[in-house]
Amino acid sequence: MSTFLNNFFPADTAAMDPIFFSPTNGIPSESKLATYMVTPQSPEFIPARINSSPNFYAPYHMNNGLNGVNGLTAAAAAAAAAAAATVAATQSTSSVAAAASVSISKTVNGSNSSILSMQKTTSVSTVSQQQQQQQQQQQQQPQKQQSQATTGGSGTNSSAPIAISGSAPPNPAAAPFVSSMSQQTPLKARNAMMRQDSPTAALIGGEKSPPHGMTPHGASPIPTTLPASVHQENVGGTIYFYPTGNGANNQPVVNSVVVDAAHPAHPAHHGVVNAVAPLSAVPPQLMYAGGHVYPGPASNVIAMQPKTQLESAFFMPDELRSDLLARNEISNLIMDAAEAAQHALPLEVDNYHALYPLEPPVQPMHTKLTLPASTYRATHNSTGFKYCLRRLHGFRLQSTKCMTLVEMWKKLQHTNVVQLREVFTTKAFGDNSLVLVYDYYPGSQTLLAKYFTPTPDTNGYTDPFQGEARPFSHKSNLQRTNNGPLLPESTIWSIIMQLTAGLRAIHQAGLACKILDPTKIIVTGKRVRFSSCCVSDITQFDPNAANPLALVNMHQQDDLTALGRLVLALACRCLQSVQRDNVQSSIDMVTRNYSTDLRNFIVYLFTTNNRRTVTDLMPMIGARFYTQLDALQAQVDMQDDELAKEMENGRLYRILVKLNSINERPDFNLDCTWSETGDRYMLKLFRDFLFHSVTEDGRPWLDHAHIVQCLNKLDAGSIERVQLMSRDEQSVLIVSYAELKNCLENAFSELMSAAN
Ligand SMILES: Nc1ncnc2c1ncn2[C@@H]1O[C@H](COP(=O)(O)OP(=O)(O)OP(=O)(O)O)[C@@H](O)[C@H]1O
Repeated sequence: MSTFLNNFFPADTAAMDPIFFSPTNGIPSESKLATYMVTPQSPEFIPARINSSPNFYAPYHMNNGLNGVNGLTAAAAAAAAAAAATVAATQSTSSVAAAASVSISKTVNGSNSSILSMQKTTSVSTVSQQQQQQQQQQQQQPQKQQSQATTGGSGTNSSAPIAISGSAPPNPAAAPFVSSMSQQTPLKARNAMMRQDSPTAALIGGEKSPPHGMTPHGASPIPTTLPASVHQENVGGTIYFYPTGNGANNQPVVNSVVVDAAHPAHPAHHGVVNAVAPLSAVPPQLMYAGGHVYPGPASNVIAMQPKTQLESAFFMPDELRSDLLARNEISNLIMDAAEAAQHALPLEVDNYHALYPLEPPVQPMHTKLTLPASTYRATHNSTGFKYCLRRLHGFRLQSTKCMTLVEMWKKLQHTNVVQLREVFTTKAFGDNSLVLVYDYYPGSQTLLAKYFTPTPDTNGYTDPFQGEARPFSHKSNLQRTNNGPLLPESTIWSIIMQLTAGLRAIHQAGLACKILDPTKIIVTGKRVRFSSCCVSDITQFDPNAANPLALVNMHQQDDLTALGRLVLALACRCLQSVQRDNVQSSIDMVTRNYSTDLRNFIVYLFTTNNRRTVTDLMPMIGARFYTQLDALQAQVDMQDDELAKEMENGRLYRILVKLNSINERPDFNLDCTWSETGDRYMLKLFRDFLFHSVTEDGRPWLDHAHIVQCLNKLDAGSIERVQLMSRDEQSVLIVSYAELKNCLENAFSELMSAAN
C-alpha cells in the first residue's frame, strides 16, 4: 500500500493531506472520486470531469419520461433515501465508523494483503460513541471540512476512522467498521462473488444471512451514517478517514423515520414482503418511502388464481400474458403481397393508412344495410392509433342533415357500445364510399361467429365430453345443437346484462340501435359490444322527414323485440329457433333447460302489445346483477395487482434505458473515453456488478433478485453502499447508491442536452 501511495502521490506532496491537493492523476481535490483512491494500475480510470459533491437527495424529476419513479414525489424520493439511511443506521449500530467515502486498494503488486488484513480484524466489536470521541480528541488532527463528504450521517457514530487497506488500523475504533467490511468484501473481488445464498432465497424463506462477497441486502457493511466533514490520515500506507467534530452536529434528515430492512431499495420488486414498518411516530407523508416496494400480491388475489405458484406472485399469469400477446399480434398483422393484391386497397383513405381487412373481400349484403360493406383495421396518420373502418360501398350521401344523428352517436360513450369516432365520404376506393370510423378491439368475433357457427363434426361423431351435463348421459346429447352444446345459463345472463346495459345507454341518448343481430354484436374476451351503431341512421335516412328522430320510439320497441329474438336464439343455440313457426317450441325448450326467469325475460320481450322499456328488464335480471358485479370486481382486483407489478417493471426498465445509453457508449462529443471515465466509470463498474458477477469458480452468477434489488436501490438513491471492483481487480470503489444515482442522472442529462 505504501508503495502504491508513493507512486500515487509525488514525494514533495506526500506530507500533504491528499484530499486537499490535486493529485497527479488530475483528479481535482474536491472530487469525490479523488477519495476513492483508485490505483494507477487501473487503466480504465481516467477521470475527465469530476462533479462536486452530489446532491444525494435530489428529488426525482421527470427527464424525457425516463426519470425516476412513476408518480414518486420529491418528498417520497427523499423519504426513500432517508428510510434507507435509517435502516442502515439502525442495523449498523455496532459498526460505528463513518466517513465521507472509502477506498480499498490492493498494493501495487496486486496482493490481497489489504483484504486479508481486514479479515483479521473481524473479532473486534462495538465501540461506543464516547470511546470514539475520546479517540478523536487523541488524534488531534486538523478538522477540515470536506465538501465531498456524504451527507446523511446520523452524527451519533461519526468519529471512528475507516480503514482502507494495508495493515491493521492503529485506531481500534476503526475495527468495527473493518470488521463488517471484511465480512462482506468479495474474496475474489468482482469476479468471485463467493455467494452461498442467493438473494432469492429471501423470497422464499425470509431473510438469509448475506452471502460472502457481496453487499448484503439487509444491512450495509459500510457505515451509512456519514458526517459532513472528514479528515484523512495516511498511516503506514493505509489511509484512514476521520470524521471531524462538525460532522457530529450534522443531523441527518431522516432520523425520525424508523423502518425495517424493507427500504425501497430492497428486493421489493419481486415479492419479498418488505413493507416499511413504522416503529415510531412517522410523519405520514414519509410513508411514501414504501411506494417503491411491491409488497407481493394481495391474499385475495392469490386465492383467486387457480394455481398458486411462486411465479404468479412475481409475474403476470400465463393466460393473461397470452391474451395480451394474441391481441398485440392481431393488432400488428400486416398483409402479405398476395392478400394485398387480392384486396387492392388504397395506401391511404382520408386520414388513415395501413388498411387491413377484417373480413374476406366479397361480403354478402346485410339484409338491413342493403349495401355491400367491408370492415378494415386502419391506422390514423397523425396519432398512430388503430381504428375500425366500416366502408359502405357505392354510397352517396343524399343529405348532410343526418350529421345530427352522427353527432349524437359520437357523443355516446358506453363500455358495451363500440364508439363512433367520425364519418366521411371518400373516393379513395375508386367509388363513392361512406366510411364510419369506430374504436378497434383486436381479436373480436361477432356473436354469430362465436355462438352460431357449426362445430366441425368428424363423421357424425359428437364428442360426449362436450356439454355441460355429465358425459355420456342422455341429457348431454340432447343438449347439443349443431352449433355446440347449450350455453350455461350464467353465460346467457352475462350477455343479457351487457346488451341491456348498452341498449339502455342508447335509448337514454334518444337513439335506437336498429341492427340488433348476431352479426352486429362483437365479443372481445368476455365483453360484448354493439358494433355497427349509426349505420342504419345514415343509410335509411329520409332527408324529407321533418324530424329524423320522430320514429325513434318505434325503433326502440323494435330493438327490444330483436333482443328477445337474440336471447331466444342464444338459449337454443340456433338461429332457426326464432323463425315464426318455431318460436313456441323454442320457448318450451328454454322452459325445460333454463330458469323461469330466463323464460319470462324472453316472453316479455316477445309480447309486443305493451310498451316495453329496458328498465323493466332489471327485476328479471335480479340478483344475478350482483354476481356479475362481483365477477367484474374480482377481475379488477386481479388486474390492479398485475398493474402494480408492471409499474415496477416499467420503472426498472427506465433505469436500464438510462444505464445502457451511457455504458459502453463508443463516442460522445468526440470523446471516445467518455463512457469509461469520471462518473461514467462508476456506472460501468456498477453495470459489471449488476450483470457480470461470477461465482468463485468463474461461472456466471445469475440472480434476478440481485439485479432487481440493486436497481431499486439505485432508483431510490439509497445511501447504502456497494463495492465495485475494477476489471483488472486492482481497485475497489465503495460508493453509495445515492452517488451512483447522481452519476447516472448527470451522465444521462449530458446525453440529453447533447441530443437536444
Ligand atoms: N370495432 C371492431 N373492432 C374490431 N373488430 C371488429 C370491429 N367491428 C367488427 N369487427 C370484426 O370485423 C369483422 C367483420 O365485421 P362485420 O360487422 O362486417 O361482420 P360480418 O359478420 O362480416 O357482417 P356482414 O355479414 O354484415 O358483413 C368481424 O370479424 C368482426 O368481429
